[in-house]
Amino acid sequence: MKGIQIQGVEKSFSKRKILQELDFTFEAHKIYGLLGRNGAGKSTLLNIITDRIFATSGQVIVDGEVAKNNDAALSKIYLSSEMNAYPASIRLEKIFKMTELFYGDFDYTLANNLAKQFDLDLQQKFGKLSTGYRNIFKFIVALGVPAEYIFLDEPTLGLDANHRDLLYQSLSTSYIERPRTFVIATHLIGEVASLLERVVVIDQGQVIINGDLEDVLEQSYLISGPEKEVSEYTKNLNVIGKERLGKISSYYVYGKLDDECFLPDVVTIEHLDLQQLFIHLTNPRKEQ
Ligand SMILES: Nc1ncnc2c1ncn2[C@@H]1O[C@H](COP(=O)(O)OP(=O)(O)OP(=O)(O)O)[C@@H](O)[C@H]1O
Repeated sequence: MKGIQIQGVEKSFSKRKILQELDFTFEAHKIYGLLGRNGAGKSTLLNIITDRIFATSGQVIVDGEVAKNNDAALSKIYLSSEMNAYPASIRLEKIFKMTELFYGDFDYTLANNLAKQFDLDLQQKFGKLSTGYRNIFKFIVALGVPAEYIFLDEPTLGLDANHRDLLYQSLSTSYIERPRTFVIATHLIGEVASLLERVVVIDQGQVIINGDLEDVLEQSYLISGPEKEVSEYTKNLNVIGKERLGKISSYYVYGKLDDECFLPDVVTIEHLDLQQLFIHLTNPRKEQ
């Protein structure tokens, strides 16, 4: 089976459980957003998938093969993260060559084009790059490797708005030209949302959403109006948050609406965007 299956993966550091029995699949040829609040366990999960750290229990299956200690399976995965630190004195061009030694056929044409677009001089040494350019460079490397599953852990850290825009466009173009799986762990939900096909949200060590972005947003609602009518209309719904401004109450709902329930004229229903949904799903203070 194509894709990366996470089977019963748990991770504890000392006695603290960070990930609790995760069971889900990253399907092949999709762009995923991996979302979670600070400390939710996103990087931990990515490090387990790529065998950089071990799960306390469970396993990762890549295209039907157990990934642990399996070079063939692991060569299909590439993780670009804070941990990819190259020696300071190495020139960027040389890093492309080093990457090719590990991963095979590096896409020099794409990497050179991207370097031009980002105005990055490949004769420079890695240690001389600014924080933003280090991350731009790592992104270019990630797009150049032939791996089928590319994990990008906060790829836009330190990038200015123009460069973030260029990064999203480059990723989208590269994906169209050579479909593969991208998993982007990011906090810039509003910016990345238009790129995503699927979304995985981790909260309190568990996957609380895993679905097509369109389907997820289709069942995310903001229901507003006078408190009495709104609370009556939503009484059987999955309310994930509430706000009150003067006489208007706003209830955030995730899930199906009740078609049988009468909708008073004074109550309005709108869809949420991904960032609003995320904030309310992962906010421990549900009522304000
Ligand atoms: N090597 C480690 N030893 C002990 N605790 C760790 C270790 N690595 C991560 N943790 C803890 O695991 C939790 C999850 O960390 P992780 O970096 O995976 O979260 P994250 O979702 O990527 O967060 P952020 O968005 O803030 O980068 C945090 O509480 C972190 O302190």
